Amino acid sequence: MAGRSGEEADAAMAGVATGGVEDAYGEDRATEDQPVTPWAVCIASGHSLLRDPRHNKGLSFTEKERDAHYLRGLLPPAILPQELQEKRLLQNVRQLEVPLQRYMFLMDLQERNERLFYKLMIDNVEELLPVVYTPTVGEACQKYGSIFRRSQGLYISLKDKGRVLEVLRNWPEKSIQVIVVTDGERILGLGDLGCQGMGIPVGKLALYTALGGVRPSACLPITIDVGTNNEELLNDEFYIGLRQRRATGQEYTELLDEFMVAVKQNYGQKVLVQFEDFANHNAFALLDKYKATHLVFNDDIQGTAAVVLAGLMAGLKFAGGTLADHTFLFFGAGEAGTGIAELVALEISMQSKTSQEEAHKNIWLVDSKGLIVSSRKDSIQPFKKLYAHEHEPVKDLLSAIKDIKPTALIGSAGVGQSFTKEVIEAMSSINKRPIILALSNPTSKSECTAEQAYSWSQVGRAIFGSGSPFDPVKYNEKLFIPAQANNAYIFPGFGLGVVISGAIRVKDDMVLAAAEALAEQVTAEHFDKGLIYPPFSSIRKISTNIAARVAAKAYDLVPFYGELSVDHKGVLCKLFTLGSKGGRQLHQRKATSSVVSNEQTLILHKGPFVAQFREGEDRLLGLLKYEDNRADHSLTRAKIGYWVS
Ligand SMILES: NC(=O)C1=CN([C@@H]2O[C@H](COP(=O)(O)OP(=O)(O)OC[C@H]3O[C@@H](n4cnc5c(N)ncnc54)[C@H](OP(=O)(O)O)[C@@H]3O)[C@@H](O)[C@H]2O)C=CC1
Ligand SMILES: CC(=O)C(=O)O
Ligand SMILES: [Mg+2]
Repeated sequence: MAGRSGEEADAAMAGVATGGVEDAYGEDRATEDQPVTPWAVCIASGHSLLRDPRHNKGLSFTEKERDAHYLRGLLPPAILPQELQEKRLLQNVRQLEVPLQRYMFLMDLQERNERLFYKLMIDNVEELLPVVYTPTVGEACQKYGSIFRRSQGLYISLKDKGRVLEVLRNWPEKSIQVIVVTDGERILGLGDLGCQGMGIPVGKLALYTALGGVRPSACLPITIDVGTNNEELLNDEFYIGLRQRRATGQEYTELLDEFMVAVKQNYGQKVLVQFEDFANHNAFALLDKYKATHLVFNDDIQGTAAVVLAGLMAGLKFAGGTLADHTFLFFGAGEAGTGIAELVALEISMQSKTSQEEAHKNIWLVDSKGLIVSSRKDSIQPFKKLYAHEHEPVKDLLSAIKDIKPTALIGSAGVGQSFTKEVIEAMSSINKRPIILALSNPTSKSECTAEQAYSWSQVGRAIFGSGSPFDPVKYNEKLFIPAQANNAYIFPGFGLGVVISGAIRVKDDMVLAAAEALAEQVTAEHFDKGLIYPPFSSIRKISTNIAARVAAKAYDLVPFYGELSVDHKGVLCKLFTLGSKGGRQLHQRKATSSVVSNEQTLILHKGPFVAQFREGEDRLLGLLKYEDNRADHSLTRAKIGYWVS
């Protein structure tokens, strides 16, 4: 070891190669000049390297790399730069006319050459998003068993009860930052697809990387298989999941609980768990239960809420008025519908300084049994009760529109073609610019098409957005570009912001911050074209701005940054807010023994002491265990770690 720097020696001891630039994940340390040597780190070489999607570069391996990694002869002699490979692949995808074939082509590429897959996605996001994501991913999930090739993601089934941690440890990557998990019970608007819902976490996480820039190795797609009630799948010989009806009650709860505990145990408290496409009878309860103990986010409830609120805010920015001037009618009162309603009410109450109850008065919901009114209060799920206003029972949407006279109609019932000509005409007779959002996915479940929204609202008066994409529509010589109101605008940037901030809880204010950041990126030029979101072509920039805002908000919400100074006179404790605007000092305390302050519950025990700070019940506590072993008691400082009780 003579002649080595301490750092090199440490690296050698840890079994990693020196040289090159090591990134935050401990990957990418090698350079072309200083390749990782097989005896320093166990990496694939030769034939195995070509089969390893994370490192395979296909024909782009240089001469030097081919020598260093034992690839000579395993590849044809030509060296193609990545750009040329990308061009070739794009031509290949375009030749495939069947969307499902395109999906399979792209999934194969992801499993073969991950970097090339993401380069292709990033450079052609508007064209390829509908393949990897809605609508095609819906069909892929329906046929997942038949098209199954190489397994993607991690499956945790009822059979793994008692061994979930063990299963998690089989996943090859250790530095996980985002998990997207489903139990497959409400896949888009297609219902219960059981274990075949895996296409959704895989697709969402592909977007985390392509749209948000989170590294693929930090993303973990998980499907929890508790069975399925889908008879067709249970009778399908190619079905990939447990062939049993769904577990419910205690059996379900215990598996989910074991999973959530294992996630924290294996990856720590800073891993973001995104719940996706759970049925609403579990989704609300899971979010409610784990938001107090884990870093969790429900994309269907919170992500959708943020994207719709952003669209509304952007629309108002150009059309004038405030949210409180509007009357909202939701067709569909589940995760998406009530999630949006709640966030809109929160924003209204903040803008107009009224209570949320007051804000709820302008929000009406329709579910499968009709308008939600006070006489139904005893028979509806808790998340609908806030909207059960005084009104006669109304059975159908058209009558509800005529009665309520909404300015905005927001569909998330998963019922295709439910915004009929009469519905859109009624909205247009009440409003000069009716807001019509057809959020249901995939395209077959969309409440109406873009063309219908524009043509039935005469001279294209509708401000329209849809969950799945529609092509631009030419109407009366004017080109309308329909907005895609999809949570894909939010979750990649939101998740990135959460993980870079090191937050350990998701707060509503962070979701609001994401919505504001998205809305701010809509320009008058976009709005003139009919868009209430900026185009997906700039999604990387959009996501970055959202992430920055969310991370800043996370810091704003952390109440304390603490500094302890110890000298012979005693202990000086200073508390600061950590806000993005530089923070301000909250407290300065001198103590020689325990201190308790009621203003902000500051507890300071002496030697070796613990400082503990609390602000409100669900807020952060700062905790420091300090071992004072310095004889002279000269000034010693320490930062306080964060933790939530
Ligand atoms: N664009 C986007 O970003 C997103 C889109 N979505 C889409 O929204 C749809 C719904 O998702 P989600 O809210 O999670 O699902 P839920 O199952 O939680 O909610 C569906 C709601 O629709 C109601 N409904 C069902 N049938 C009818 C009907 N015939 N008439 C009126 N209401 C009806 C249900 O009524 P009841 O309560 O009585 O059963 C329920 O309130 C899906 O298609 C999904 O793909 C979801 C998330 C994001
Ligand atoms: C977009 C989405 O999350 C959904 O349709 O469920
Ligand atoms: Mg979803």
